Amino acid sequence: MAESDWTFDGGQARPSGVERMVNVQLSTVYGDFLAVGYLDRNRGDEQMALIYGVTEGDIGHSDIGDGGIGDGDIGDGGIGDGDIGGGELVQGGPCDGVGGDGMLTRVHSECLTGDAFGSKHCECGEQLSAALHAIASEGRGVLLYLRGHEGRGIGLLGKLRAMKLQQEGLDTVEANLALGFPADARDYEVAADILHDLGVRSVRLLSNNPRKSEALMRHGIKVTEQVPLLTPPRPENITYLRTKRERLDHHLPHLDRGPDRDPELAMDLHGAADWS
Ligand SMILES: Nc1nc2c(ncn2[C@@H]2O[C@H](COP(=O)(O)OP(=O)(O)OP(=O)(O)O)[C@@H](O)[C@H]2O)c(=O)[nH]1
Ligand SMILES: [Zn+2]
Repeated sequence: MAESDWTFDGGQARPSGVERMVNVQLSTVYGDFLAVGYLDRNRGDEQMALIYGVTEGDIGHSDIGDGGIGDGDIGDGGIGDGDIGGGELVQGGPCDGVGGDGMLTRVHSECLTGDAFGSKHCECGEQLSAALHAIASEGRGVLLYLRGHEGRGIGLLGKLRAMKLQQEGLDTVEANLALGFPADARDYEVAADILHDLGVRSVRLLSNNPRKSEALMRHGIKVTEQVPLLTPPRPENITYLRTKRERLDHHLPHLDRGPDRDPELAMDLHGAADWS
């Protein structure tokens, strides 16, 4: 088994659950990214990472299963070995992750209603947009769009049922529990495996959720900083956001303040929709 087929959780080596299948340039309204497609060997999910600041040429082969970024063995030419901002990848040395400050990274849970349809029930779509803006502004970074995380891991139908229960008065945690699901059923092993494959060992995580940081760290990804990804509360989602703060420990300090009273907040939005 090649070195790239292993990943490291808390110092323990285990077979990686992902296989890198394809790299392709992806121009977006936020900038030009490299899309890297993976197969989750365990669940069969197709997954994708969007990387800013590298080109397909920089990362070498898109052949498959045997290459991290820059030729790919873990510890051998990952993103962290390259000068991503300059588009030049130095191969062959030991991988130090992204170095001192960490790679600006968003690990985004799939949300069809928010990401694709602009639902106001949650803030996922605005966070996705803000994260891509932030990564492009920084000049480098990674976004993982995690399939299988829909509805905090309970699936689309589960989430729609949970939303219906919320319209009847339950909060988001109560709704999951009433349907027989845990409050949060997500697993981050596949995210850690993809980051390992890319040679990213250390991240500044765009997230308000400390449990997400803890989960990544349990899987061997060092989180050097949790970078807030705050969006303007709306009448439609304020209860939902307060529940996340009060019951799921999310850092959402802005919910009781407005941008006028907290001018720094607007900077945290990284291009999220205007306050209104
Ligand atoms: N079960 C359930 N899931 C929801 C609901 N609204 C949004 N989601 C899902 O929640 C997931 C996002 O999780 P959140 O808890 O909002 O945020 P997070 O990703 O943990 O934290 P951040 O990194 O700060 O965004 C997405 O997969 C959404 O589909 C809901 O009412 N019930
Ligand atoms: Zn959502």
